Amino acid sequence: MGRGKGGKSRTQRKHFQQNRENVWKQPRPESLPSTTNLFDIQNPDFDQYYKEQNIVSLQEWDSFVQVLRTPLPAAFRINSSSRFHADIRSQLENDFAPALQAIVVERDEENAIRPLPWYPENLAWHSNFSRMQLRKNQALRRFHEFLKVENEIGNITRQEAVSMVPPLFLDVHSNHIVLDMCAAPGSKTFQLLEILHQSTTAGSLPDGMVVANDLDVQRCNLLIHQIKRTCTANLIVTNHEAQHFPGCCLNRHYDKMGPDQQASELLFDRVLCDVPCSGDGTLRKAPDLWRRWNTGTGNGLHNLQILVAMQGLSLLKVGGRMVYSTCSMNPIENEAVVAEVLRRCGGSVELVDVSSELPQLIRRPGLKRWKVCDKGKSLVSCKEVPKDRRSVVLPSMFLNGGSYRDIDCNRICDVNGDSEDGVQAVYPLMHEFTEEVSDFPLERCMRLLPHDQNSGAFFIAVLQKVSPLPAIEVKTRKEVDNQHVESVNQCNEDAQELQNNPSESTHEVREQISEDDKNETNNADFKLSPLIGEGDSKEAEAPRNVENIAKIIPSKRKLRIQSKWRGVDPVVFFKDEVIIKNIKAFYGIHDQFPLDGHLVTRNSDTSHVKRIYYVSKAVKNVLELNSVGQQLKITSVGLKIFERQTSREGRSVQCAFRITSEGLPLILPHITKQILSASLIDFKHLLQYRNVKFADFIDAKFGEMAANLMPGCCVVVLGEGNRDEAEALKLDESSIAIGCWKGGASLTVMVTSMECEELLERLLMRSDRVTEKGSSMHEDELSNNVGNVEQESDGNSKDVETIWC
Ligand SMILES: C[S@@+](CC[C@H](N)C(=O)[O-])C[C@H]1O[C@@H](n2cnc3c(N)ncnc32)[C@H](O)[C@@H]1O
Repeated sequence: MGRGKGGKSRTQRKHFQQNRENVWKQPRPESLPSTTNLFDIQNPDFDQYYKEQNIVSLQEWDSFVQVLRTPLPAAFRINSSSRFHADIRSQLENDFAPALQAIVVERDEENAIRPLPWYPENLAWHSNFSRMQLRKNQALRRFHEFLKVENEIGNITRQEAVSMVPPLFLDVHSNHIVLDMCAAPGSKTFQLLEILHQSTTAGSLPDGMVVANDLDVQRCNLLIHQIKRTCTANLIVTNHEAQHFPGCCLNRHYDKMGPDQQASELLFDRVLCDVPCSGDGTLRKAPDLWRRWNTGTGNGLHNLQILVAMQGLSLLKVGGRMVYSTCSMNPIENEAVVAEVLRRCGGSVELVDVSSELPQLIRRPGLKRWKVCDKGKSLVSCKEVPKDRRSVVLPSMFLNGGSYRDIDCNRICDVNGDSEDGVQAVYPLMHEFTEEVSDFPLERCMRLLPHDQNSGAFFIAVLQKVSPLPAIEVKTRKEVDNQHVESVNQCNEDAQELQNNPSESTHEVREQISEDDKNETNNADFKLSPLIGEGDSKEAEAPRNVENIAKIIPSKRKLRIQSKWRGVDPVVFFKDEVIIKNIKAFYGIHDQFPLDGHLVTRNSDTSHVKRIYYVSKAVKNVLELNSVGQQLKITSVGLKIFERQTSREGRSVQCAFRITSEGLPLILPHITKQILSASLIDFKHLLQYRNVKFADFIDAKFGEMAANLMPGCCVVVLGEGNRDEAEALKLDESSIAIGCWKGGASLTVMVTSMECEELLERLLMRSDRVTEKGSSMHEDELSNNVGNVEQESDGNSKDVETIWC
């Protein structure tokens, strides 16, 4: 499964796909009859291991396991970027909550659905029903249908409650450059983008951006699909091994830079390090894990997790925050990783005490002591690890870290890790193995357990970089990487052995580590991070100018990069002035909406461009600087804003590019032509019939004005009717608009029927709400009040969004 398998992800990590967020892909366990209840499967290794780890007290054990053996209740998030987020929240609070409560009262259960108390603005909800119950229970059908449709449309996202927590501790601001290192399928990236966009007004973009990375191309595609719903121009999706995420360049004032000016290394304000893990925190969602669980999985991932976290910290700005998280309960993947990272960073990184943040979230402190287990044996210190297991059971797993070299050579090191012979040790030498608890304030880590708030399990640690990371000798780094390779090899051998003895399976570990890991770990070329950097690898390297960046990459490496990325479409700035001028003129786009330099395509033959993407200023800067060396392997970038449209009208259409659904919220306030305002009744008419002849509009003047538009793409805004001058349309965040096509005799709506139905229903609900408020308004009057109703509902006009279906 090495490199060169035709554009496929280099490491197909089957077990990740079975864990975590994508349990929808759960395969049926082969060896079990279909009638077996997966929740009943016993795994004595699991019980023994976690009892020894004391993750809960022995008195609590039964209730812990009992909850772990019940299906996970459904949870979901209202997307705050959704046009209707306030309506949906109100529907949940005032309609579904009381209706469902009536059902559960009969069954003597509590809290049918409720907002998660720790999630801001009642935007995340817990339902006491598992997915199975929702699917099978007639009484719950309407709620289930609601969840399905809103999820499909993008107004809500189903997400495990505990998985929503890490982004909330990242403290993201709208101007932050954020790296999501292991991002697919993108639930947390979605949250990060929502936070970034939170305070932007219609037609504007935040200064910050998110780089969402994942090793698995197919999972990257899932992420891209999911994120499309946020309509963001502030995202780059990349496809790298997170532990080798390349150094990039950035200058926030790139616009004003001359050719000789310096570009600085791209460091991130925030890093989310939601690493691949054994995933036993998802047992309630993926009960098949009961059968597959073994200690080898966590042990096999430990080193990769450290490498990813170290790379994240090296790419983090001084003063920046990184959140390390897993959905595993295993201390080897959690506290042991955090302890090792703190050890390697030698005081330049601190564990943040976040006990006062999200006070309503029930959490437990991180463990201060744990045990290492290998092949059913508990090991107290790395002294006890037999030589042939040393590549699998690493010193960093133990409370006090250390290195086998120290045991073997018995060299004396000072506190800085310098040995007598002047060679720096891999890590500071182990203390005596008598200490019983870790020296680090690991109690600041957070453990979320299933029986505390009826959820899955999660682990979260918040880290802050307080100074540049210490330089580590490159030889030592190679050694660290080699250790990873050895561990991989040993895991492969273990897997082989386990084919004969399946009771202690570590096969997932084997799948998880790629051939590439083996090949690449010895390459210390062109890495800016101290973990795998060159020479003395000072973290704050000298700034580079654009030309130097290209020179830095050795040509061999460049070739490798290019061939490695074969099959990935290039990112090309779209600069065809004729087309850009044509688009601008056709839609009357204001000059203050910058197009120059903000448009990109994925087609190097720019004469055959089909889709044009809009990128925010921050994304543009990163692209401009990084395209030089092609450091970033970009899977997706920007917001699809224009798409070539062929039509029956053929050449009579003056602009071949239509505005896309995703692109309209951004461009709507900036267009002055091909835009009409319809009364509520005609707007509904359009949604209902999807194709309406000019003569059939209720408002004859509107029909006339539609007939007078240029053939091609146009926009219909819900308003007072009879208005076509953009100034008179008074577009703002409350505007509701749909994309249409003006043909020879009719207007056709250019959105799916599902979206039309949903929008119709939402408009109906708003009308009902106005009527309920005692107003006996006429429908025409209602159209003027659509925006006002929402503002009344929460008194906050920023919550009201432009609507584009
Ligand atoms: C726990 S999941 C991430 C979930 C994601 N943060 C979310 O909230 O939707 C871990 C992800 O790491 C990816 N992965 C595994 N090894 C990786 C590596 N070496 N570098 C980057 N991503 C990796 C997997 O493909 C998987 O999508």
